[in-house]
Amino acid sequence: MSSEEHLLLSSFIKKIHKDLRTTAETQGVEKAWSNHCKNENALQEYAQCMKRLATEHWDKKHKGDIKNSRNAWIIHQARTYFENEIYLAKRQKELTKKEKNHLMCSVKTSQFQTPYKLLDVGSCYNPFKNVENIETTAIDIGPASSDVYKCDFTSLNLTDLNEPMDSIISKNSCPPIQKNSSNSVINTKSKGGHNHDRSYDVDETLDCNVISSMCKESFDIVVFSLLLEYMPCSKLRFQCCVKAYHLLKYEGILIIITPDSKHQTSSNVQIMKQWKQTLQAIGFKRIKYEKLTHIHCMVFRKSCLVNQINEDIYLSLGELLIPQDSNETKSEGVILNTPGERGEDDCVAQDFTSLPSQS
Ligand SMILES: C[S@@+](CC[C@H](N)C(=O)[O-])C[C@H]1O[C@@H](n2cnc3c(N)ncnc32)[C@H](O)[C@@H]1O
Repeated sequence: MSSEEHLLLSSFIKKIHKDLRTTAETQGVEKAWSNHCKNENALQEYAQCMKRLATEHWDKKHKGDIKNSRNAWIIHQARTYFENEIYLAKRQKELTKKEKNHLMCSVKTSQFQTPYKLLDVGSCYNPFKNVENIETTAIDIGPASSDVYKCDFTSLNLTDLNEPMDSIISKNSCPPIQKNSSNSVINTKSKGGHNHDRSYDVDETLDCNVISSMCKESFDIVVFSLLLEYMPCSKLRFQCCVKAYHLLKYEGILIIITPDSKHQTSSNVQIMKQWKQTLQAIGFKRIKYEKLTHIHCMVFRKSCLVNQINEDIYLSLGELLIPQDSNETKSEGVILNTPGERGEDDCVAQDFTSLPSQS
């Protein structure tokens, strides 16, 4: 991928994030989010840009490298958690301790069996679809491929019943990306055509299923990879974490990847500490934190069983802030390194937080 194309794609992505945050400030989060989710052309264009950037630029160089690829890190951590003897012994020990002390949490053991059930929220292009021993359900407000369910996680209904998935799925055809739109980053033409007026093909229409409800406690793993910073406010992020909590089985894990373009020493450590506290208040325990070059990678285990999570938790300490909440303008104008010189994590962080805005 040329650096020109890379710049174009990542600037578009960053602009969508920024516009959403600006609209949320002026119109209110609810209205801005609702309008955003209805803007099929923008969602589809974002999806194709993101897929292209991730698969052709970020993921290609570092496939399988757990120190440089967020997807490899995620799978490695999931396997380690469910299969590594040390983790298993640790979990068993904690369980016994809790039972002994009659803690407030009602303890019940859950059986994890392969294939592990993974929910990838904000999946975009379904990067975990062919992973051995993992059965992935991929959802996104703007799917980039037809094996991703169309779903807004913030308005997903949770059911108690063991309702079969099929009954809550309906068909949806995402509209084609608007041709010759003046704002369009992607030049559209019919698939396989010979007019080389764009750098890659996109599907003209995407036939994807829509999902509106899911059963509580039906997943072993929930993944939020570069999802939370898409949300224009802290409360929406908090609600997503609460939802993930309910969807996980007891002792299941929530894996969060979030970008940070600062260097290790001056990284947003305080912000990550705050996330840890908030998630702890929900009922998660952070069991792994790793700062790769420019992303924070975290694994949280569902460690308590609570029926209802009090919204007061959010009011008292529940902020899930990101640097862009406060320093939107500061991040503009940062000079971009040559994309070819950067590692994947570096690219991810730069593409999300430090690219000059197009506007
Ligand atoms: C930055 S992309 C990350 C894609 C992929 N997870 C990765 O790591 O490469 C964020 C994705 O989250 C999706 N998304 C944002 N909010 C969502 C929501 N409430 N429900 C479902 N998907 C959402 C966006 O459409 C977008 O595809």
